Amino acid sequence: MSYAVKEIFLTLQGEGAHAGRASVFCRFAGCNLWTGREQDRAAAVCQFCDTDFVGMDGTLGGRYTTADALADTIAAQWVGPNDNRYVVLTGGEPLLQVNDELVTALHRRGFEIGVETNGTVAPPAGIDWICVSPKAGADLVIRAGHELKLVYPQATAMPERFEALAFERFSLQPMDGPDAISNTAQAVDYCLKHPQWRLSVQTHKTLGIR
Ligand SMILES: C[S@@+](CC[C@H](N)C(=O)[O-])C[C@H]1O[C@@H](n2cnc3c(N)ncnc32)[C@H](O)[C@@H]1O
Ligand SMILES: Nc1nc2[nH]cc(C(=O)O)c2c(=O)[nH]1
Ligand code: SF4
Ligand SMILES: [Mg+2]
Repeated sequence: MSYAVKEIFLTLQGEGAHAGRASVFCRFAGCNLWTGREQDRAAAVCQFCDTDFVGMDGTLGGRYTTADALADTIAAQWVGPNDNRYVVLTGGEPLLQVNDELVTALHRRGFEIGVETNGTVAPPAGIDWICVSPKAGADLVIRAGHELKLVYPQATAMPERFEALAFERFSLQPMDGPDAISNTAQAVDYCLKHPQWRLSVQTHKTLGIR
């Protein structure tokens, strides 16, 4: 199995329960809910995506032919002491590509593994923090786990649909885009009235980091 990777970079996790944590991001190319082409956005299942995941042309992007080669490149980005190593596998949809071999290769190098997923594909075993972000119009396969991070608002995927699922953390993330200011105010109001949910702001965007 080879891996199509858009980009690999060291940054701070900007969102969700691990916000602020030094992390190597590995962004896989491709998604099952949108082609990534602007001309297809209006007809896509997921229409609000803020990410370029097309191709393998970003920093350290490319086709990695083995799990060890990919894990070596990820490990080479880490600049701190070797405890607390953390990698975030994202995309695109990472679970189209992440497999047992990659999980093993990253664990062997001392990484805790986080995944950002739309929840439509079953994960391999052993991932340390799965953050599921459900999309209206897509079947949710991962219905329990570590974190459910809902982009808000989505007309047919409102928080009430997910509040009884067995996740450890419930995060509500304002949808970025033309209505970001209003969406943020609505998300704040929802969290005040429903404290099961914690606000997740995309801190990397205001910090001006990747
Ligand atoms: C680009 S996605 C990649 C991982 C996976 N495909 C997913 O959707 O979870 C990473 C995170 O960004 C969130 N996201 C994407 N577009 C967003 C937007 N316009 N505003 C807020 N969050 C967004 C997703 O819901 C997800 O939690
Ligand atoms: N800093 C930073 N944090 C993030 N958390 C989730 C991201 C993603 O695109 O999956 C992301 C990202 O692209 N950058
Ligand atoms: S599922 Fe994730 S990567 Fe795919 S289009 Fe939606 S937000 Fe973007
Ligand atoms: Mg992002």
